[in-house]
Amino acid sequence: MTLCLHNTLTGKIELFRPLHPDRVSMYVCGPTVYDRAHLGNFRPVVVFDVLYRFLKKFYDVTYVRNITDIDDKIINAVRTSGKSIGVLTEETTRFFHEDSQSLGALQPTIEPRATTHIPEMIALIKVLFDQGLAYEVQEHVLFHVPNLPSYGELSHIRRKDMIAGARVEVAPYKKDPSDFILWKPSDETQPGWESPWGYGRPGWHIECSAMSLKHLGESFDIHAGGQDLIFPHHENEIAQSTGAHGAGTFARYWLHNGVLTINGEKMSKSLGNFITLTDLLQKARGETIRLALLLTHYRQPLDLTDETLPRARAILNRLYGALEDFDRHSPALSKEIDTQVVTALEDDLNIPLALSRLHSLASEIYKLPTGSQRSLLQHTLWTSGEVLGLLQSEPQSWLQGKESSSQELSVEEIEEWIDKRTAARQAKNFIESDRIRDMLAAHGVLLLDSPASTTWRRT
Ligand SMILES: Nc1ncnc2c1ncn2[C@@H]1O[C@H](COP(=O)(O)OP(=O)(O)OP(=O)(O)O)[C@@H](O)[C@H]1O
Ligand SMILES: [Zn+2]
Repeated sequence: MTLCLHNTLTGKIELFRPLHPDRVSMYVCGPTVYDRAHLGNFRPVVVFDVLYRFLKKFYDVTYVRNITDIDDKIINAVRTSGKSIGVLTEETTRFFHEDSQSLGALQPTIEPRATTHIPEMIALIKVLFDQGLAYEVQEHVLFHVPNLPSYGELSHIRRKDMIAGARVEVAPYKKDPSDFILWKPSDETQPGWESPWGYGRPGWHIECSAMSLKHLGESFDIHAGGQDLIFPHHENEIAQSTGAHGAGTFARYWLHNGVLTINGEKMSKSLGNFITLTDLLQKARGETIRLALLLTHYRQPLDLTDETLPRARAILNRLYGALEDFDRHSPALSKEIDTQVVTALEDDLNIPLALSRLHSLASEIYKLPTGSQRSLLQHTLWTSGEVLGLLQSEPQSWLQGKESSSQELSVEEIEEWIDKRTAARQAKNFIESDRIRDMLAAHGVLLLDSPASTTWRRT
């Protein structure tokens, strides 16, 4: 395979060559488990699930995604929820697993939890002391950034600008404003572990450096996460890991998904503009939401609007419609993924292009009568859908299944859309008018055109 991936480290699309010809190691930063994850948190889950599925077709893949179960956000949530940290993190982890499963995401090969890797973190911090990169002050251990000249190679932010841009007040004990925490003290009300620097807990960044080292070694192939993690989290991970093991170690390809925005603003817990998956699953099936997260190229921002889910639903209806008479148990005529789908994914995971190829395959299937040619294409559509984590439900049950959002469009909304469609038709913008018709159909609203007017009924 000739997979090309955009590497944040170089800012270029590069040919992917794993360290071992037949194995790939990949680490994705996982959730901090203190609350229900929001839809934005699932963009990396779904995007890198496609990467995992695709790589698995060609390589033996070890996919590690951590669970951050010790963090100040968790400690604060424990205080407000009244639950113990164990109960809170376990419950949140379970929700995360359920939600990921409903989006059709495969379980990673290994899912390490931070709290079971404290000795590894302590050992790594000791190495940083040996390398002259860490210091202890007022029970805190900090990484001394000026001692690592390569710092900033991922985010390409100059140290001067980082300091100027720092929003938080710089703690007085820091030797340099850009130094960051490796270990900090805990009081008796906070979770903590004994360490050479007293009773305390790790900083967030050291968690990922220690867990990736334990499960993937000093050097591995891919490290991924959301773009919001490039600085400081990933920059600091690089500083710790290369600081301990030498330049040229650690992750070789850095992949970052664009953020999910809502009305142009990053969806995030701190801004309060988030939608949980649980809420969204009341309106749409997991597969529809999965597709909605894949409709935009993974590096671009993805803006969630009222049209996103209906559009995803209409696409799935069309694709499943082409599989309506498909017998997945029939002797396989083809187990191959469509070559154009492979080519699209090889091009920095161009999932929207792969989807448009699935659309064309469906169009060809619709034109064919029952027979071996039709079955062959249906097989190709089905196996190609699988690499995107789509089209694996029974087509009949998908097509008969209802999504409750069809109830959601009010009469006023429907009429507003019909007016927009009429205007589009008058402007001869048939792409737009068809899109509105398909979107309404996905909402269970059927349009009936007559020369004089358009009427509608719910299906
Ligand atoms: N709006 C978003 N769009 C895409 N990815 C996101 C978004 N928000 C978070 N992520 C990603 O989700 C993963 C988990 O992030 P993290 O646990 O830091 O989120 P969080 O604690 O919910 O923070 P917040 O919601 O305040 O950003 C990371 O890979 C992060 O990049
Ligand atoms: Zn991380």
